[in-house]
Amino acid sequence: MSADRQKADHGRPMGAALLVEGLSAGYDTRPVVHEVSIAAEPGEIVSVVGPNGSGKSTLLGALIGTVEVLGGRVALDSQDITGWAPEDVVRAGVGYVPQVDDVFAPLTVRENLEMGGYLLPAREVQPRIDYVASVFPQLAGMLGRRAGRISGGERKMLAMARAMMLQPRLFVLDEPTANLAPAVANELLEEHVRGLAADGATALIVEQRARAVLAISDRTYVLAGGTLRMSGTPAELLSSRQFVASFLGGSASAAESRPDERP
Ligand SMILES: Nc1ncnc2c1ncn2[C@@H]1O[C@H](COP(=O)(O)OP(=O)(O)OP(=O)(O)O)[C@@H](O)[C@H]1O
Repeated sequence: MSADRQKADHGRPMGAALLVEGLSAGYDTRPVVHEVSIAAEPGEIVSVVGPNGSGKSTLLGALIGTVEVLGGRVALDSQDITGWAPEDVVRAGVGYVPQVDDVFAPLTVRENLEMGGYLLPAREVQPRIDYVASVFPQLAGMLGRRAGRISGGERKMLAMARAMMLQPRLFVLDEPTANLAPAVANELLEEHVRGLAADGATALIVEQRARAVLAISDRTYVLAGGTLRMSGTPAELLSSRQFVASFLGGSASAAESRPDERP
């Protein structure tokens, strides 16, 4: 953790442990995600990878209360939060960064951050903005600019900063690098998602850029057709021929040489 972050931080809570057991979820009682179990220890970065339509966003939606849970349970530390409403999940310490509609485009960067801090006492909002601006220095110089007029990478940083306003113990990120140029995507993952964990928070991240997210993950789960197919450390998955062939689109060395290619 940088000295700046340590100095700016007051009483940051520890990252939460996430336990998902046998979770089924879907739409209109039709399951899309089937009996998925995943775990993240405090401070870990845990990723879920898988092809389009495999149920990644549905899984996250079930965790954060926007998709119906049809079975199983979700616990944050020892607290059962299964099926809680989104605002209660936020109060429990979960910060969600959606794939789309991640910021309010007509509002300024500052107004977006203020909205992110809506549960804070008024006197704590500005110090918290100062803190997140120290974490995302690019945003510090554009607080008065409309969110709709900043770049895609800056916009995703703003979405993360907005979630950070309430000091979540668990960040849930839905494909944060979608539509970002490869270099920007790598910076976001390597610097900012890693930074969340370096700050003590736990992160659950869904990505299609399997290779890039493996590089920052403590453990990765592979979802296909709504069910978990594999899980392991990045080293374990990269040594699996099945994983490389099915989810990285070729040999491990070929995947390494095409770092920006999606599976
Ligand atoms: N609101 C919804 N109502 C009904 N079905 C939905 C809804 N949202 C998603 N689905 C269906 O659920 C399945 C899984 O979609 P989901 O978005 O969870 O996958 P994903 O892995 O996140 O895909 P992507 O990588 O493209 O975002 C798909 O068949 C999709 O059509």
